[in-house]
Amino acid sequence: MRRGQPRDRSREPRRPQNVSEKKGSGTSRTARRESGIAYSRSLRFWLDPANVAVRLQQAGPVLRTRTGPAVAFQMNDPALLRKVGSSEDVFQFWGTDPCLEDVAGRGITGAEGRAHRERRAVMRPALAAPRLKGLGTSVWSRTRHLVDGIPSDRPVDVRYEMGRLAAGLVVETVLNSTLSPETLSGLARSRSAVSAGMIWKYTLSPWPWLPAPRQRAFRRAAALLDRASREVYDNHRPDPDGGDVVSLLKRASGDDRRAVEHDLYALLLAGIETTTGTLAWACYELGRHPEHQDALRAEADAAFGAAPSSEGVRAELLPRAAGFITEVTRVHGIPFLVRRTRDATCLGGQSLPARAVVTLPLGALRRDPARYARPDDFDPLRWSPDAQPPLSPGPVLAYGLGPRYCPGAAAADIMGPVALAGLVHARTFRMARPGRKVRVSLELTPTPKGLSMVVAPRTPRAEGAVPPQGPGPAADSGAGPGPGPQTGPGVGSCPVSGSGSAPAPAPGSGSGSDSDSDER
Ligand code: HEM
Repeated sequence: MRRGQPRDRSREPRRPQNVSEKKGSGTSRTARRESGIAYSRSLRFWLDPANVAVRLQQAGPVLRTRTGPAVAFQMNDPALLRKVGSSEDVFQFWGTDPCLEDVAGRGITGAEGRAHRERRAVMRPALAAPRLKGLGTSVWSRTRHLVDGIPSDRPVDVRYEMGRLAAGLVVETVLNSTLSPETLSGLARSRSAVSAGMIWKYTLSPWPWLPAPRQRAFRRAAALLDRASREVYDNHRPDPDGGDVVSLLKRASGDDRRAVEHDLYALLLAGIETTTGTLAWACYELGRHPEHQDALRAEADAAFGAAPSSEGVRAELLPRAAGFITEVTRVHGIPFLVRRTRDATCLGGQSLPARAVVTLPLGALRRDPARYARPDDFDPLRWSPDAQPPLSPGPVLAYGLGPRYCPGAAAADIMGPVALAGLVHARTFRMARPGRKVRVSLELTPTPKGLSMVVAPRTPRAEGAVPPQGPGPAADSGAGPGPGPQTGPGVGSCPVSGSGSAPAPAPGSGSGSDSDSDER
């Protein structure tokens, strides 16, 4: 919710105290909040499973929320959430919204229906897991190269440094191309102008007004992405067999260079945004948990040695790093996806007008105490293969669902753990100002604002440090797949009231609809 906007509190659902306690987590609301993070009010709303639980009890599976002129419908019920994410003919993907035409409207994010499916089909073979066998090795070596550029003698802005790293990895390892160091830095610097600008525009649509300075920054950032897509096209080095993603796009587009650039634009926009957020939050958690940092370093040493060869770097050798990244996504990932109704429709007993914003609260569901023990604690060991009962990452919906399921998911599954291993193998991450709260910006992927860390050369491994492999049974592993809110989706008779009032529906990222073969 934007500051200064009045809220009709009388229509808010009353929230019982400690809803999570009722569901058996045994933690108080105060304890449940991350102590080192200052969330904005709207983000707190999106991350709070109590909101979903209360709404399910008091307002039903679909809740009408309102802030000022912004009306949205939140899917409280996971089954309905999946339905919305899978029905693109009814619920329009944000990338195709006219208010975002100048950024997300390019390439696959802006395409719909058959055109979208065809474009996805062109990319799919290049981004599928079997094709990505060599990706780990190139991510490792590019991480080691890019990490050399991070100053070690003074505190650094982690969000910026991880933005540079993320841009370099996406361009060099996924797109087989290069960008000048200046362009990489520019992309890292301007990422949040695009990301936050998209939230503003979408929320305020059909009056996508932005304050003048924000509008200028947004336009400059979009123009830079455009230039970067052209550079990526020009500097592209095809794989010998021509099976890499840019080669496939070029072949499928014939002489239409602009069509390829538009897809590159979409891949850069989505890939850099999400990878930056994941790596920046991973650094934050490394700083807060030196014991996990030591264990990750030991795992990387054991997998690749003190002076790793450039051969055979595989994410499967890094289960601890993979669990760490999954936990980063669970705790800090995209808090909600958004869609818009195309026409008036009826869902969960609620009438939804045409062009209504529909929100899918992933962040709250990822903190469901019925599924995750101590859901606000950052505990990567809950994802240990030895945890009892084992937890499946599926319900985290890290990569969305339906036809918009992330096409870069298989690459990201390699990139995240291997880049993390490369970072801790080379450097030690410490908070520059321990105890200082980190603010979280509301962007497509929220990132830690002003996170300042010292990224020094790694300290030698202490004798008797944490053993390299096998995190062992997680003492506080997740409680196993719990039921979560269980109201069925039931498309009841309309209209039904049961609306409350809640913070503004600031959009998160996009979502997906009917099933795509990429979907897991
Ligand atoms: C940690 C890494 C990543 C995460 C958590 C992530 C997450 C997501 C999610 C949740 C969506 C769906 C959004 C929605 O339905 O509203 C999505 C879509 C997308 N992602 Fe990713 N992603 C990641 C990495 C990447 C990478 C590396 C690339 C490309 C190089 C990429 C390219 C895309 C594109 C182009 C879409 C839009 C798909 C479409 O419109 O059909 N992502 N991603």
